[in-house]
Amino acid sequence: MSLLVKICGLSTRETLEAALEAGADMVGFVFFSPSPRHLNLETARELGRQAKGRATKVALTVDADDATLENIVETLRPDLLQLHGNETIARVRDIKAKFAVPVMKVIAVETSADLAALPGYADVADRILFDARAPKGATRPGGLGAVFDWHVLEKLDLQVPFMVSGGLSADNIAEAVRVTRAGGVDVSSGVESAPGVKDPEMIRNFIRAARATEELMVR
Ligand SMILES: O=C(O)c1ccccc1NCC(=O)[C@H](O)[C@H](O)COP(=O)(O)O
Repeated sequence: MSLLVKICGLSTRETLEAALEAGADMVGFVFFSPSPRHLNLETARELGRQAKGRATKVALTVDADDATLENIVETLRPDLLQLHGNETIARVRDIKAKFAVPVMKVIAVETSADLAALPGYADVADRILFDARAPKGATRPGGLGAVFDWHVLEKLDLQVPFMVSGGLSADNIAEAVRVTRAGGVDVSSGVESAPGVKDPEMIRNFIRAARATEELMVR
């Protein structure tokens, strides 16, 4: 069984190339101005052309309005919209209908109570991404390098594909996949030398560790 690998928060040609050459299945681009990984539309257009046809292009937004999503869809031409805010089930359905791009809804996890709305989101989203819930007062809802208790997902029976993220690195990816049985992994901080500064060697190591984990996966 293959394990999808997403490298998120890419913002330069060099590090995007490193992720593509290392075999990332998905490359994530952040459109959230408080983030050190935030992309302007012109850079997004450039990186989108570089990644076209080589990996799934993921546009990450947080409670974005239609005009913002329209601009992102026009310039990046994403293959997947990652909704990382408090988007309701109705808003997810609305975005899918308006933009005709598959949607991955992020569920912020701290305790099992955070899974209560999951069935409704699984009905409308194409994919689910589980991420660590950001602490109160955080400047952003993700990309914080924090893990959550993966055992919360241990008994999950989800009818849509799901990925796990939050504080992943080459060192803990095997355990995260063993416990959650996720079909994909997503990383940002764990492949950076500093917030927003992706490290090509760390990217390569993470993807190598993910491929090694694939070998251990028994479905
Ligand atoms: O990466 C960001 O700066 C970011 C900003 C606002 C919302 C979400 C953000 N990242 C979302 C991602 O998909 C990250 O890859 C995910 O949260 C895992 O991040 P990390 O724990 O740093 O690996």
